[in-house]
Amino acid sequence: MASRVQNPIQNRLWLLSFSTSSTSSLCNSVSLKKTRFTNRSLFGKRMPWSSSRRNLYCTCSTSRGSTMDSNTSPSSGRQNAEPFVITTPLYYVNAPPHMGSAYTTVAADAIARFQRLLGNKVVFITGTDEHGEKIATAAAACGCSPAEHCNVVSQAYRTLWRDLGIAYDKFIRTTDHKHEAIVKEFYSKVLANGDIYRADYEGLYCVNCEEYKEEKELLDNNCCPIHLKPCVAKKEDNYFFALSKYEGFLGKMLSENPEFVQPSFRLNEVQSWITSGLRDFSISRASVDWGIEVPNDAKQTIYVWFDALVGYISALLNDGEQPNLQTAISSGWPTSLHLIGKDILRFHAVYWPAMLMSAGLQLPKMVFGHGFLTKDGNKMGKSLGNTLEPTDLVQRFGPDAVRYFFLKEVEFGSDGDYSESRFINTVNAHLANTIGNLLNRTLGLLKKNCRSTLAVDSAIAAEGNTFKDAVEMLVTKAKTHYETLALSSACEAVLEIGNAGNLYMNQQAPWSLFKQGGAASETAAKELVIVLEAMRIIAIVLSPVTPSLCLRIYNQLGYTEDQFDAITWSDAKWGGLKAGQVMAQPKPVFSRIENQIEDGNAGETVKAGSKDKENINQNKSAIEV
Ligand SMILES: Nc1ncnc2c1ncn2[C@@H]1O[C@H](COP(=O)(O)OP(=O)(O)OP(=O)(O)O)[C@@H](O)[C@H]1O
Ligand SMILES: [Zn+2]
Repeated sequence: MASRVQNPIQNRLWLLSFSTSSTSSLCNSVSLKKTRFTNRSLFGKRMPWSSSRRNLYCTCSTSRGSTMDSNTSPSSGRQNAEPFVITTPLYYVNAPPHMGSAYTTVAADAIARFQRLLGNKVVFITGTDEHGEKIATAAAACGCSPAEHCNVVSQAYRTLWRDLGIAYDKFIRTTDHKHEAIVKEFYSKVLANGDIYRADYEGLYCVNCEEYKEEKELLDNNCCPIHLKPCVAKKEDNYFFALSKYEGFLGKMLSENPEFVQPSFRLNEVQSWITSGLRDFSISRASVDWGIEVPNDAKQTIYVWFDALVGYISALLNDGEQPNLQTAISSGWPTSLHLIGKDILRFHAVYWPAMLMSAGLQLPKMVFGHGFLTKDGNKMGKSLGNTLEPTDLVQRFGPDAVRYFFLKEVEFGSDGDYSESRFINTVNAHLANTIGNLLNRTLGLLKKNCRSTLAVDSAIAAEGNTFKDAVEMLVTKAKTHYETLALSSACEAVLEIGNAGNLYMNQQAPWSLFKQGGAASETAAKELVIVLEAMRIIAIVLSPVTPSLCLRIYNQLGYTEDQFDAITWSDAKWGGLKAGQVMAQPKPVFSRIENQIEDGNAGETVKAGSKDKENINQNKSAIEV
C-alpha cells in the first residue's frame, strides 16, 4: 500500500464510530452525541481526551459495554492511558524499499520519538503488504515462490529501518496468520452489515495502483497519472463493497471534522471525490491466487487493499494473543495518525473510514498525506524505477544526515526534489558546522582553560541573559512545530539556536577573555557554560530527528547513554548543566562530508539556498577564531 500537508494546527478533534445496520454484531443503532474538546496540541498528552468530544457512537448495550467502545466513551476514564498510535503505510513488497518509503518511516519515527519525549505511551506501527498480483508477478520474475520473495523483501525493509535508527513498536506482515484471521473477521462483519454483494465489473485497471480507475482521471492512452503506464481493460465477477452507501456519512463526518484530513489543503480533494459520487468497489479477485481467501468462496481472494488496511488493526495484537478483532482493538484502536504519501489518500480518507463504519469500528483520528520525493518532477517509485537508494545514502553519509536532510529540507506536506550537492551542503552547514563545530570549539576552550569542568551552574551563569531567553523561545517554537507536524520548521528552530549560539560565542569571544585572566577568565568560563547548556538543549530538541547525533552530543557533555535514553521534553528547560560536571574529550560529533560532486556536475542541480551559504560563511568566521 502506499499523499500532502499544511500545518495542521488542530484545535478540535472528534472521534467517530459508526454502524448503520441492524445486522452488525457490534451495534445496531446510531446516535449522535455532540461534545467537543479543544487544545492547541495535535496529539500531545496534554490533550484533554477525557473532556468532551463529538462522538457518533452505538447505543446498543453490547457495543457500549465492549472494550472497543470503552476507549472512547467520554465517561470511560481511560483516556489518559490512551496510547499515541501512529502508522506508516504497509509497504508493498513488489520491490525493495527506496528513499520514498524511507521518507514516510523517518517522519513517523521523528513524530513517535517526539511523543515519547512528551512522556506519552506510543505504539508505532509499520510493516509490509505482501499479497496481490504484483507480488506474484515479481516472485515469478525472480524464480521463487511468492512466500520466499516476501520473506526476502520484507526483511530488506526491517534491515533498512534498523540502519536508519527507526524505533518501531510493531511490524506487521500481511502474510502473518494472525492478520489473516483478523481480515476474515473484519470481512464477515462488513458482510453481516449487508455491505458486500456479488456482481460483474468491467473497467480500466492500473496494476501498479491495484485499482480500477475512472477514465476522467487518466492521461492520454488511458495512462495512470502516477505510474504513467496504460491501464488495462479488466472484467471480473467479484464481491463488491457498498461504498456508495457511505457517501452521506463520509461527507458529514468531514464537514464536522475537517481536521481528519491533513494537511488542510488536501481536504477539498477528498470532499470533491465524495461529492462527485462514490462508486462501490470490488474487494475480491477471481484471477489472483496469492491472497487471503474470501470466507466461504475459495475461488476468490480478498482485494489487496481491503486486506492491507486491516493490517493497521492486526498489528496491534501482542505476541501470543488470540487473533480476534476485539483483542486487537483493545490494544490501541483507533490510531491517532495514519501517516501516508498523497498517492494513497483516497484509500485512507474514503475507503478505509467507510470500511470501518461498516464494521462498526471507530475511525482513525487523522490521516496525514505528505508530498512526494520526486526525480525530474515525477514521483520516485518502485513502478517507475526512478528511485534513490537509501541504503547507499546511509552507508555513505550515516543515518543522521539522511534523516535530517529529508525532514529539514522537504517541507512536510509538499513535494521535494533530491540533489546530492544540496544534501551535502545542507548537512555540512547545519550539522557539521553550526552544531558540531560550535560544540567542538567550546569544549576545546573548556579543556584548555577549565580542565573540561564546568565552573558554575548554567542557571546561575545565565541569569538575565538574553541569549538564554532566545533559546527558551526557540524551544517553545520547536515544540509547537513538532506538535503540528511542521517537522522542517522544528529543525529550523533548532538550527536557530545553533546560529544564535555561534553569534553569542563570537560576540563574547571567551578566548580573548581567558587571555586577560582574572575576573575576565571567570566571565569566559561562565560563557562556555552558557553555550554548552544551549548545546545540551539542542541535543534534546533535535533528538526526534537525529537521535544518534544527539546521543553523541550528550556523551560529549559528560552524560551516559542511559541518561540520554531517560530524557524527556521537560529536560529541555534551561538549567540542566551544573557546576562540577566534567565534559568528555572534545571529539567531532559530525564529520564534514567531502563534496565529491562539483556543482553542476553529473546532472546535479545545486540548490543550496542563500541561507545555507550564509550559515557556512557565518560559522566559518566563527571557526577561524
Ligand atoms: N516518491 C515518494 N515520496 C514520498 N513517499 C513515497 C514515495 N514513494 C513511496 N512513498 C511512500 O511509500 C508509500 C507507497 O508505498 P508503495 O509500497 O506502494 O511504494 P511505491 O514506490 O509508491 O510503489 P509504486 O511505485 O509501485 O506505486 C507512499 O504512500 C509513501 O508513504
Ligand atoms: Zn497507477
